[in-house]
Amino acid sequence: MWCRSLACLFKVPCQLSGSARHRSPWLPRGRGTIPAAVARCHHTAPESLKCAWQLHGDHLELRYANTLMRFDFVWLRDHCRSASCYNAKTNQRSLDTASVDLGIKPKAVRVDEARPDGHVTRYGLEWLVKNSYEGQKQQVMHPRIFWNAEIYRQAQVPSVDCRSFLETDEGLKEFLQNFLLYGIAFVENVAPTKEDTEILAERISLIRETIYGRMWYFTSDFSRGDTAYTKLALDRHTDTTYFQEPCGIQVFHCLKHEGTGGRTLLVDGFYAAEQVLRQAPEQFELLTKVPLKHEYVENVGDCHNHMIGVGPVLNVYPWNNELYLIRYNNYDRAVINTVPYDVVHRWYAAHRTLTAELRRPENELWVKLKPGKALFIDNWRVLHGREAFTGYRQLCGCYLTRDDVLNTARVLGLQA
Ligand SMILES: C[N+](C)(C)CCCC[C@H](N)C(=O)O
Ligand SMILES: O=C(O)CCC(=O)C(=O)O
Ligand SMILES: [Fe+2]
Repeated sequence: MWCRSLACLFKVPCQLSGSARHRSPWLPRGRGTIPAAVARCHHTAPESLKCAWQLHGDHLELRYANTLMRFDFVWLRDHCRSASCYNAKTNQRSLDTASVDLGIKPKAVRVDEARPDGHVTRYGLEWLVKNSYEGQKQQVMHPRIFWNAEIYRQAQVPSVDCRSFLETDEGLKEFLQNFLLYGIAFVENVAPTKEDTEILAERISLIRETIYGRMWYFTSDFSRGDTAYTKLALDRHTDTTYFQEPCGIQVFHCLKHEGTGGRTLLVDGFYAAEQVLRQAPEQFELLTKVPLKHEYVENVGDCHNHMIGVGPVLNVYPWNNELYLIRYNNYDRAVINTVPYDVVHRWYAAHRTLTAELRRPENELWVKLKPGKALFIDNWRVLHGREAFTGYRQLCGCYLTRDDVLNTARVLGLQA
């Protein structure tokens, strides 16, 4: 109904690309245009959709849909969607932003009742709310359900059947929706081979090849210089913390286990971090600010590797404080030499608070992986570990590139 738009008239020097198109169909002092300085308008619309704006010296203030927004003039010019500034076929900017005068200012502003008709620096009001800083601040990028063992069990998240996952969009979508909400998801009735696990992985993403290979197979033979290749217990952790960009998703499929123990532990790192934020916001903040190194040094057989990744334990989007990555691996954490002594002490206290939350028994979800049931873990969110075991145990799996999993989800219409 209220597809109104805001139009800004910029005086663009003629030598700029597409400048002529920026001569608006309405002229600065023409009829129907409110001179910029007086700038204010109201319409008979539902209260929440009333629009008011004011042009200040260095920004435009707009109130719409219960949101007070402030727009920088260069930002406005930069986001012009006219044909000469933006290619709607490729969804790419054509405007050379570096050629915009940093002192640019609209000569006039007005609100139109019509839909944007593809010319001038005109923005749908809904588009502005959605894309303004203030609008983004009110939203989450990734809708999620943080969980402890009880919450996860109560939710009774179903495993998706392998055939439906591979052959139908609905099956795939259901799987991805579970994965996005909880950071873990299972596929059932998978043939227990490495090849079949690879087919699953390729359904949602590209496989991320690493120093461990593309599809890996592992057992307790210490073929690599890492505790994963033993029978020992592994406390909760995320993997590849020693990469500048830790692997996004980890896939596990247990192909065989003749013995005892070996259950898998899963803990929602964001649930734990959220508890830290509630109890001790200053500790949460420290964990988001202090950069640390994680390191993988391997010299076993022919394998010689030295990886270093740098970043804080908790990573949040700065505009809304939303968590997007937890880097937590006490085995692989390197010498701390990036933090002065007084900060380091406070950091240890904060790390302790987080660890206590991660270790609460009620936050632990224990599952026994069995042949046929593949587990996908969001390695940026959910920590995994394992119980010590006896006997022969063989796991296969791979890492996935995160962007490509999210890409698949978005193409299916999910918010990711
Ligand atoms: C999964 N796979 C067995 C291939 C590798 C294990 C890597 C273990 C390493 N400590 C880390 O946490 O990153
Ligand atoms: O053996 C397991 O269940 C998991 C080991 C592990 O943490 C890993 O491979 O990343
Ligand atoms: Fe691991």
